[in-house]
Amino acid sequence: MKLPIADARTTWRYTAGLIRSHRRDLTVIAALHVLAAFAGLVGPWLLGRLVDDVRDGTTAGHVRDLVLVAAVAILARAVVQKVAQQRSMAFGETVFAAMREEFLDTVTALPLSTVERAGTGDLVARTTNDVSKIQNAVRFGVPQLVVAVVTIVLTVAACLVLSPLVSVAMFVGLPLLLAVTRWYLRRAPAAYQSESATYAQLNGTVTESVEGVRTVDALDLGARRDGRSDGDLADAYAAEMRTLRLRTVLFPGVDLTFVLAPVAVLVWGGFLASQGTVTMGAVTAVVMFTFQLTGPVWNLVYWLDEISVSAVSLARIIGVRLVPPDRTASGAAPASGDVVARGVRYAYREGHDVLHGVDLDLRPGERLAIVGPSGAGKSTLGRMLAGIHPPTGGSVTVGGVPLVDLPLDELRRRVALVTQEHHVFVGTLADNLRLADVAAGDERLREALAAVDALDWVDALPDGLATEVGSGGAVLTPAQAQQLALARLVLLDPDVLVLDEATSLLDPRAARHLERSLAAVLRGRTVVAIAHRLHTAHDADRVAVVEDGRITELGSHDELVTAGGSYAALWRSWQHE
Ligand SMILES: Nc1ncnc2c1ncn2[C@@H]1O[C@H](COP(=O)(O)OP(=O)(O)OP(=O)(O)O)[C@@H](O)[C@H]1O
Repeated sequence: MKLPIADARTTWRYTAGLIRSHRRDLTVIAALHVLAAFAGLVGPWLLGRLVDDVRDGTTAGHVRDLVLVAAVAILARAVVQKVAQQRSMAFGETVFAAMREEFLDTVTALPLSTVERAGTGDLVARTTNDVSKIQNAVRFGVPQLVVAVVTIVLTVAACLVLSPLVSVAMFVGLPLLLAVTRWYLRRAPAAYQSESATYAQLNGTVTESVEGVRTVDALDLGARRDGRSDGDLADAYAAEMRTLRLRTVLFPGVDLTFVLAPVAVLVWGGFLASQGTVTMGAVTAVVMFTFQLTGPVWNLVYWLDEISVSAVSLARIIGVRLVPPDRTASGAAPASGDVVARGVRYAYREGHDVLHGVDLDLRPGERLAIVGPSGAGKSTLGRMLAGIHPPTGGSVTVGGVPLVDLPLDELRRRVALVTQEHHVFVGTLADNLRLADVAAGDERLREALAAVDALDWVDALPDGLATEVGSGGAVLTPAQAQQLALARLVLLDPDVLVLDEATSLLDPRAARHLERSLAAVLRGRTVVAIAHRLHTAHDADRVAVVEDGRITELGSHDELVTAGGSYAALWRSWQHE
């Protein structure tokens, strides 16, 4: 499954909304740029007058006055332009910061199932490549576009006021300019979209190789992974070449119009002046104006190109917002802490149920062990009981309210899933702990660490709780990382814990130590343990046997052994091992 990409209408609606919500800022910026553009018109206009006045005979004093006025206009333009640019930049930063925050909120609220199915590569590409493309467009593109449009409109208007007859020649390159830009803009979005997609693919492959580096090493997959990256690189190269070819038509085409326009004005204006129809001053001014148009027209084309590239990125970013939520908080409050599963079904792929209608009532405070053969659906059931995914059929409720109807923070205070995967985030130890409770003071953090027997090693670190950990920081052992995760659970304080392979990968010495830490966390809570060692089942209050997506036996260890079913067989064979 791929993450969605917004269509042109949705992207435009989003952009229009953005413009509307910043209407006032944009108006002020546009007004300042209009002022600067007006000041920019003064120079060529005065030059035209100067030519006519000199030809007609004038005084040195008059020339000096005109030059003085031109100098003041240039100075005024520089000042206004600086203010306008400062405001534009500040505006760009504000809009971009808001967009980035909104995007981050969207990404962190994505349903886990969507992230798992879509893979991380695409999401990483959207948060990096696409966001930086947008950043450029919002920071510089939008203000530059405003400047370009305002300057072009005012300059053309000034030419027409000065001499419509001479000015017609400046449009000689317009059909070519329009044709080339149109040709380009029609092809650009699709080409840039496929370019972005190839980068997402490359990102995915590289991320996967890095994340799975141990497997790559163990199975000697290096050459194969390299081959795959090479293939992705070749695709990205081909996509880059396609967009480059588009630009090799656009840029020379636009350049040609820039040469054509002033030459045409000069020839046509010269002819008219020789006939005495217009003055030399008017021709000079229009030629100057035409030259002056080159910069803004280039900017317009350049930023239209950049903006069409970033429109693709924007569509990919807005696309993330289109992922439907897998849960909606209904506002209902659970009447009790009882977790009940009724007729629970789940399919990772449509039509392929791995759970076929599971019923289970968790008794408050009990220890329930789930056992069964590999692939029977134990982990899937654990994820349902922890509200990680909404079931595709049936329901899991707490106090009568479906788990997926609870806001996430409330859900996590009710049920939490503990796996062997414990990511240590970049930041301090305290930051890592406060993920569970942002408001917790240092004393609470220390209590939580003490509860899981981790305070000693934390205190032995040079900076204690303020020690930087995660990638680039102090390296924690797997057992320490797991204790950190357990301390987070103490802070989170959920009523129900679902343990899935929580200690299975650790070496036995660490596991024993961790089991003590774990015991401290489990005290007073309802615990569902997906059991890989049967002694966990032996010590539990009840055991549920899952086979082929169904609970086939449920009862205490002794009851199930007496009943002589699958569990009894498992227990016997385990004892003989
Ligand atoms: N992310 C997934 N996408 C598709 N199928 C999956 C996914 N996770 C699990 N399955 C499939 O669902 C079925 C149940 O898997 P599950 O992991 O729940 O079983 P399990 O009893 O916990 O197995 P084990 O003891 O080996 O962990 C298996 O057939 C498995 O291949």
